[in-house]
Amino acid sequence: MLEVSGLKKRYKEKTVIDQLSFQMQRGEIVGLVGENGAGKSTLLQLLATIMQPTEGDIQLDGLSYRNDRKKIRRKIGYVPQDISIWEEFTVEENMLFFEKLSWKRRSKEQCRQLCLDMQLTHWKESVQSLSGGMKRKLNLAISLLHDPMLLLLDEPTVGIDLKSKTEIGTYLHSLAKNEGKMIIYTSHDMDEITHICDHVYSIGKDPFYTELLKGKGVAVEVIA
Ligand SMILES: Nc1ncnc2c1ncn2[C@@H]1O[C@H](COP(=O)(O)OP(=O)(O)OP(=O)(O)O)[C@@H](O)[C@H]1O
Repeated sequence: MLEVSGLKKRYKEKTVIDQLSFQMQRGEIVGLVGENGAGKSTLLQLLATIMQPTEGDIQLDGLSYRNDRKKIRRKIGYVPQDISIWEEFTVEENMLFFEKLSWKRRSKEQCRQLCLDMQLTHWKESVQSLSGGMKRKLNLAISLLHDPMLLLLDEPTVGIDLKSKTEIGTYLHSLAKNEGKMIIYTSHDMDEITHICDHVYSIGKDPFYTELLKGKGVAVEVIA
């Protein structure tokens, strides 16, 4: 279970997140919406332990972010907006390189299977020659090497075609429902959010996305 209580983040004089609270259970997918600059990436970075909150606490599986950061990091997979993989390496070389840095040992076959599970079949191809969708899949596969319980994805489907989007969505759904992972992801694609997520949370002051989704009959909770 993930519990976020009274979270606040201030950059110098600017308060980006204020009094944000929510809970989620294993097996759930949460979609995070809000206008540009609403604080979605900031929230994911706080949840990924990359930044410290100004106030408030987060607990994952009974562990507090204040006291157990090292243990918590082993349970988190984080994919930032920018793709961060070795362009000049093949898919195989990337997977084997990041496996060496991972908390958990995986065989070459297991690494390959992780890619195949999301229809990433270009094992021997250089990343440079892959489409944007394939690169995003590889980034996602790398984040799963240590079998995290909480997966934080910052716009994982931005700029990719509908087929790859659908494959990633189907895969995320199976990760949550079959493996009990908790997934939080941001997107500006409201159809995708509506289709994949169990809950949609809106942050920021602009009611645009909240109204848009309510108009489609989707329940949205404003959390900050
Ligand atoms: N390291 C930082 N220092 C100062 N201000 C920051 C920092 N990171 C983000 N901000 C500011 O905090 C606000 C929220 O940024 P954030 O990237 O979290 O928003 P976002 O909702 O993810 O936006 P987008 O949809 O454009 O990705 C913005 O006004 C941004 O300029």
